[in-house]
Amino acid sequence: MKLEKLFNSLVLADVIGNMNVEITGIQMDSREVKPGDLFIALKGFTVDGHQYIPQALEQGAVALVVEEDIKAPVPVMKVPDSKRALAVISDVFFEHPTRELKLIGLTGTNGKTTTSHLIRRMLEDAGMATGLIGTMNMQIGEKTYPVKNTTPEVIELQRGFRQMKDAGCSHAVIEASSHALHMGRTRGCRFRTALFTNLTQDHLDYHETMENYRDAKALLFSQLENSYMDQREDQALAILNVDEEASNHFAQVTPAQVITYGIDQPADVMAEEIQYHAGGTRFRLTTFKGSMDVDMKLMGKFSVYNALAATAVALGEGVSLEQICVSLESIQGVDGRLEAVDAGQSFTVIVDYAHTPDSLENVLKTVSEITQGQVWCVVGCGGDRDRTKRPLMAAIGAQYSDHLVITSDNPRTEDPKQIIADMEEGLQGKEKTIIMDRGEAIQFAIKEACPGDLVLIAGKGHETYQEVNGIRYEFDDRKQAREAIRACR
Ligand SMILES: CC(=O)N[C@H]1[C@@H](OP(=O)(O)OP(=O)(O)OC[C@H]2O[C@@H](n3ccc(=O)[nH]c3=O)[C@H](O)[C@@H]2O)O[C@H](CO)[C@@H](O)[C@@H]1O[C@H](C)C(=O)N[C@@H](C)C(=O)N[C@H](CCC(=O)O)C(=O)O
Ligand SMILES: Nc1ncnc2c1ncn2[C@@H]1O[C@H](COP(=O)(O)OP(=O)(O)OP(=O)(O)O)[C@@H](O)[C@H]1O
Ligand SMILES: N[C@H](CCC[C@H](N)C(=O)O)C(=O)O
Ligand SMILES: [Mg+2]
Repeated sequence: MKLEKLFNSLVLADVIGNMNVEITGIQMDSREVKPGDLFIALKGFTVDGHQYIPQALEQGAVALVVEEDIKAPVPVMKVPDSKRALAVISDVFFEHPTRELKLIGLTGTNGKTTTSHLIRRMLEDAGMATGLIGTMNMQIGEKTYPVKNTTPEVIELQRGFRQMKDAGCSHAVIEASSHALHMGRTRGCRFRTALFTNLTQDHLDYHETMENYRDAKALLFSQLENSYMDQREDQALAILNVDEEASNHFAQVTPAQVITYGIDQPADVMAEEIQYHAGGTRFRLTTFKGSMDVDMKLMGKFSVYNALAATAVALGEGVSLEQICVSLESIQGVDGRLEAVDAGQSFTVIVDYAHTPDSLENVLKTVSEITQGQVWCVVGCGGDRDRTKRPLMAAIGAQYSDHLVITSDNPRTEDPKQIIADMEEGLQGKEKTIIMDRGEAIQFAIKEACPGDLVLIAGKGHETYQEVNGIRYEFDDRKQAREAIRACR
C-alpha cells in the first residue's frame, strides 16, 4: 500500500518526504521491524518508542509516524497522538477487516474466555465460521496462534481480523479487557455485538477505583456504532447481565439495542428451575424465541450465566434455540476452567483459573456442593497486579475450604514472600499451610487428601508457565497434579 493512502486517512498530519513509497507492513516495535515497514513511534508506560527510531531504520523501516520533530532519511509523518494514528492506519492498512466481519466483543471481570468459547462453539455448530482472540490464543478454523495479551495490540488485532476474513470467517469473537479498552487497543474495531459478563474487584493497580474500572468497560458499549444500524439484520447489540448493577450504566451509554440475560431478575434470556447435579446443571432456558430444557456438563451458577450470555449472542446472530441447546449440551468444558485431573486417585482434583476474589468464591462454593469429603484449596496471587485482592482471596480461601494451602502464582518482579504476607493479612489467624513452591504445595495437598475429598488448584488454569523476574519457567498445574498423584501410589 502507498504511504499516501495511509496519510490521507489522517486528518491531522504533517509530512516531510516523498509519499510515493510502498509500505509492506506496519510495526510499533522496533525489534520486529522488517524491510519495507512503516514504524510508528509510541510513548509507552515504560519507554518512549521514539528512542528506537534508529533501530527501526537500521532494520529497514521505509517511513515513520512520530509525535516529535524528527529528521530522518525516510518520509516522516508527524501527528498529535501516534496511538490514535496507529488505530486509523491499522484499520486502513488491513483494509477495514471489521467492516466485513460480525465482531462480538466481551468485557467483564470473569467469564470472558469461557463465554467466548461457548459463543464460538454455538456459531460454528450453526455453520458460521468464527475466529476467536482471547487469553489463551487466536483461533481460526482448526489452527491456533499465540497472542501476547488477552486483547492484543491494535496491529496484531487488525492483522488477525484480516487473517480471519481471508480464511472465510463470517464472525469474530474477542475478549476486550479493561486495559485494552482504556489503552485504545480496540480503537478502529467495528463491533456488532458487545457483551458484559460481570464486574467485581480486579486490576485496581491499573484503574485505581471501581468506577474507573467500570468506565473502561463502558467504552465497549459506547463504541458500538450507529452506522451499524443501516440494515435490520445488522443492528448493533448490547447484551447485558440484568443481575449486575453496572448494566444500567452500560445501557445508558450505548446507542445499540439491548438484550438482557440473567437468573435472579426477569430478563430476555433467563434460566429457571436450575438444578445442580454431580454431572452438571439442568435448567429451563426461557428466551424471546421460546423455552427449552437444557442439561449441560458445565457446573455452577456462574456457568449458567456464561451459558445465558452465549445464548443471547447466538440468538442475536439468528441461531435457532434448538441448535443452541444441542451445542450447550455437547460442550465438555473449556481448557483450565474447572478442569478435572484424573489419574486414578480416590479423590477429585480440579484445576481452575479463578484469580479474583469473586471467581474464587464462586468456584469454591460450586465444588463444595459436589464434595462429600473435605475441600483443599491451593492458591496464590500474581505479582505486579492488584495487591488489594490478595487478603480478600486468602479470606475467601479460608472461608470456603477446609484446608487452605497458600502458595505462589507468577510472582513476576515481586518477592513471593511479600505477596504471601499480603495474602495472610486477610486471614486474621485462621488456619492455613504456607508452601511457597507451587509444585510442593500441590504435592502436599494431594498427599494429604483422603478418599472423597476435593483438591482445587486455583489461579493458573491453562497457563503452562510460572513467571519470575521476566522469565517464564515451564509449569503446568495439571501436569504437576498428575505427577503428584502418581508419586503417592
Ligand atoms: C500496562 C500495559 O498493558 N502495558 C502494555 C504496554 O506496555 P508499555 O506502555 O510499558 O510499553 P513500553 O515498553 O513503554 O513501549 C512503548 C513503545 O516502545 C516500543 N518499543 C519498546 C522497546 C523496544 O526495544 N523497541 C520499541 O519499539 C514498544 O513496542 C511500544 O510501542 O504496551 C506493551 C506493548 O504492546 C504491552 O505488551 C504491555 O502489556 C503488558 C505486558 C501487560 O502485562 N499488560 C497487562 C496488564 C494487560 O494488558 N492485561 C490485559 C488482561 C487483563 C485481564 O483481563 O485480566 C490484556 O488484555 O492482556
Ligand atoms: N460468569 C462468571 N462469573 C464469575 N466467575 C466466573 C464466571 N465464569 C468463570 N468464572 C471463574 O473465573 C475464572 C476465569 O474465567 P475466564 O477465564 O472465563 O474469565 P476471564 O474473564 O476471561 O478472565 P481474564 O480476565 O483473566 O481473561 C474461571 O476459572 C472461573 O473460576
Ligand atoms: N489476565 C490476568 C491473569 C492472571 C492470572 C494469574 N495466574 C496471575 O498471574 O495473576 C492478569 O494478567 O491479571
Ligand atoms: Mg480471559
